[in-house]
Amino acid sequence: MATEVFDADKEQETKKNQSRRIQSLQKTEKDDPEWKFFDTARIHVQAGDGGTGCVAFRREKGEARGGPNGGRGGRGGSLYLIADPGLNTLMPLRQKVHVKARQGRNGQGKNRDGTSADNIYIRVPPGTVVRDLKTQKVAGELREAGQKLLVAKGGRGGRGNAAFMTARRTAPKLAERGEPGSARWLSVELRLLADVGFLGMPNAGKSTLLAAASAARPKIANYPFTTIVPNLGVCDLGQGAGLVLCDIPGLIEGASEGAGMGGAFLRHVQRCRVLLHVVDGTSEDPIRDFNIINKELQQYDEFLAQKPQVVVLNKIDVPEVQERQEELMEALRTATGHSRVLAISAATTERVQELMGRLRKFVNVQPVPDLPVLPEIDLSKAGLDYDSDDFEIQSDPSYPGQWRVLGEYIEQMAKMTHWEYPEAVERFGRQLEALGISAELARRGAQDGDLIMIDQYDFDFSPGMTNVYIPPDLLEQEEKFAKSKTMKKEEEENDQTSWRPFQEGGFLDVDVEEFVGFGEEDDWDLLEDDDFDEDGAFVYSDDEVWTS
Ligand SMILES: Nc1nc2c(ncn2[C@@H]2O[C@H](COP(=O)(O)OP(=O)(O)OP(=O)(O)O)[C@@H](O)[C@H]2O)c(=O)[nH]1
Ligand SMILES: [Mg+2]
Repeated sequence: MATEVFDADKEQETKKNQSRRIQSLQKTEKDDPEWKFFDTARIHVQAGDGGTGCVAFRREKGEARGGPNGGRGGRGGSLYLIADPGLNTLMPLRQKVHVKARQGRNGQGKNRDGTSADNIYIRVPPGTVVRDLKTQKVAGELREAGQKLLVAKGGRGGRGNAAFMTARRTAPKLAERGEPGSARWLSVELRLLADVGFLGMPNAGKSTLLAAASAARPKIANYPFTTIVPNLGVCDLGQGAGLVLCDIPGLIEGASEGAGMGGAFLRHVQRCRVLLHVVDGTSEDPIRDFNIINKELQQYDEFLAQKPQVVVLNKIDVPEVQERQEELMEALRTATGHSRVLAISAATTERVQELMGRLRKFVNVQPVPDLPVLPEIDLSKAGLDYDSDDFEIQSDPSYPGQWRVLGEYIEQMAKMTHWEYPEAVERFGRQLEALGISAELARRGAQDGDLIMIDQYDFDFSPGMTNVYIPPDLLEQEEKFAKSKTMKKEEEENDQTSWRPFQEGGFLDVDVEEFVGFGEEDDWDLLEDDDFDEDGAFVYSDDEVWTS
């Protein structure tokens, strides 16, 4: 079947593509010794950034600047893997390594929020296990058709200035940038889906049995470890009934300690419902072989060792084996503790069909195995979702006066800050205080004017004050603007725009009173060039409708 697909592809491919593909396959094989045995792929997923929040103001008759109405940026696209039974290899993933979702659109004036970007779904065959490449931790497994796994979360859109409106601060000139989308390398692996996994000593006749029972043509030779790639074969039992067989190579003495190749393969047969243990009747001591393999299995993987086994004594066409067949069968039944023992000859196919029929029935009554629970990590979180606002402060004695602050939350906040808006900078300063970073820096001996580095941003340390990086002319403007607004003194004193860490509900939940006075109906407008005449004077247009 695999060859058919390959031939069809081949016709369509240009020679150039073909050689490129072969080259890349060769490269992958070399880079990753596991590749040639399993279907694996590495992909880089990059979710879209959130759109930027907008700073805009309403137009008001007789006054150039009305209330803030900058909308929120849209959410960036997320990336999912989705199980599609129509696929049976990870080949497509190896051809497109980088997958990227789009950014959310920016917010606009008139409280128009930017549209969110579409999510992207990457199709993978059922049985695909997803790991974070860096940590090799399992993020999840896609088993059933349509099952989805979020692997990179799109960034949240930044809030527009309308969201920062308070009773006192009626004209906030700040907005957030969108949250950057998550990005990571994934290692994706397809677990083989077989009903029956073969195991046994090298040379026991596993490959011969696979060939006898199915159309698979594995390598067969009279020396140990002929099979180094797991071979799958389907035994056709007629009327649509089939049995998927897997010839597992390399389960040998020492495999659980890493000798041979046993260790690397076995996790791929964890889904087999039944193990078929092939015992070589021509071996000096078949019972000893049988016990060695089971001991190996036990040490390697208890989960596999608990699977029900069917045991066959192979090579009964050989006269010496025939001679002691009864004795060996009896000993095997004793060793196994059950009666699922059969004598066959893979070479002459004697009783192979009977074996397959029995296996089919036996497999049918086995429950679909629950795979062992692998330790899972959660890839569905964006930076701001992490429960921890922990931070770490690093300093190097050879660079006095320089401090690096590390922390998922504060770094993400730094990325979302619009540094060109002084108020946004000020807000970031308050976050440093709220998280206790300023206090901790002071405690560690940071002095006024020290260099503080967060992510790619540098600041001067100025505890209790807003950032000194604000250009003085901007500060002046700010001050004038603030003074021009009539402000109640007590309100001014209460000016503690409380910032709470996100997990306490601070990021998204905007105090209701911050929206006071602005309904859904937007009867204001942004100023545009044609709102002014040649002399720059404001022109009223007729179609302006006032409702309040
Ligand atoms: N006479 C006889 N020889 C057999 C029988 N089954 C397998 N053989 C021979 O035993 C040798 C090993 O067979 P394979 O099928 O390659 O054994 P294997 O278990 O796959 O061995 P590895 O892949 O090395 O682990 C070959 O020479 C086969 O021809 C059998 O039923 N009777
Ligand atoms: Mg073999």
